[in-house]
Amino acid sequence: MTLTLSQVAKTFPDGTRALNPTSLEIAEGEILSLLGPSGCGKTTLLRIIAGLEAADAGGTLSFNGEDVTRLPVERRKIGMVFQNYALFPNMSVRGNIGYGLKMAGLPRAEITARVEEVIALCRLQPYAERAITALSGGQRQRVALARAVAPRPRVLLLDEPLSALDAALRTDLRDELADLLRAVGITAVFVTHDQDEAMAIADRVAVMCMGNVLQVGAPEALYRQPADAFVARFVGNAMPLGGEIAGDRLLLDGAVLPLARPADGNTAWVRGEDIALDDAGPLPATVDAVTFLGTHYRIKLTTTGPAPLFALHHGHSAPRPGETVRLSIPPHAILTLPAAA
Ligand SMILES: Nc1ncnc2c1ncn2[C@@H]1O[C@H](COP(=O)(O)OP(=O)(O)OP(=O)(O)O)[C@@H](O)[C@H]1O
Repeated sequence: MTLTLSQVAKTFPDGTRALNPTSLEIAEGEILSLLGPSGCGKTTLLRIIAGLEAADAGGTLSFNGEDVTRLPVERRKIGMVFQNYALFPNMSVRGNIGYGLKMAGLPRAEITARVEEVIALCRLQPYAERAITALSGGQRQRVALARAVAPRPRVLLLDEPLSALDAALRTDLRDELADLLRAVGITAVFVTHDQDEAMAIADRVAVMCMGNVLQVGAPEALYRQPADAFVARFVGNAMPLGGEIAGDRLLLDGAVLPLARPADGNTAWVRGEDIALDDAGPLPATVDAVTFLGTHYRIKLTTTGPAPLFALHHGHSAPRPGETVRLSIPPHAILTLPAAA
């Protein structure tokens, strides 16, 4: 199912403009993540797709070319997975998964067959008769997904489905969720404020800020060619270098860094993985703090720039706080971007 949004906007009755006119196309079987900080409008957009919120006049939403803008939620044939899963605790796994099919009045044999099919797809066979209260967080997540896809919805909407889990489990389950969504093969829209989650699960990510979709693209494209400084900060934690761009050089207080190409009028940004400790490097810095993180050190550095830089250092040892070091940044790793709006 292809999902098309054309100039969809939302102003709440109190005047809050939660979503500016937004146009997006989500391809059949594609998993799109809406990524952005709290309050940027991602839940509002998801609720408009669901039919839980009406879009402002002028916008249209269509499923495979059929205009569903005015269709009520119960007739849109969508599946939803919420933060807290909203499972029925006193029902078995099978009971939860079959619930929507029973409500839809499907024949018993058809319900049984579909429930078994979805149980197998979501690898829930060992737990089919268990009560929800006897399942782990990850197993509950799979049941919620199985229940949502059992009635064969046209699109699956997921609202921060991993946020109720602790950090270690979240990492395991985001990979599992990515696998399951692809196994189910459904068009899906996934809301998160966690960049790692968005990148791990989605085919494409829509980065949102203050009611606007700033950029839509595959995770690698967003990381390598962010459209502006907000996207670069939000996807991959780019940090401002300050200074002034003059043609193909970045002029900093006390250092000149070469750029890959001329970029006048822009601002310069760098990511932690691209900053190297290098005795022959052009940029002097003072070490403020060093954190050992197993695979690498995170080194907080002060330069003449507007904000501290955090370098990810993969060496076997690191300088100590208070030491003066020199840094180099390869020209292609200096992002030259329009300042955020
Ligand atoms: N019913 C409402 N009435 C007025 N304003 C609302 C309403 N619902 C949401 N808003 C406002 O609209 C804006 C977008 O909210 P939304 O819930 O879509 O953001 P979000 O990106 O999903 O944030 P979060 O990650 O915190 O859920 C916010 O400023 C919010 O306060």
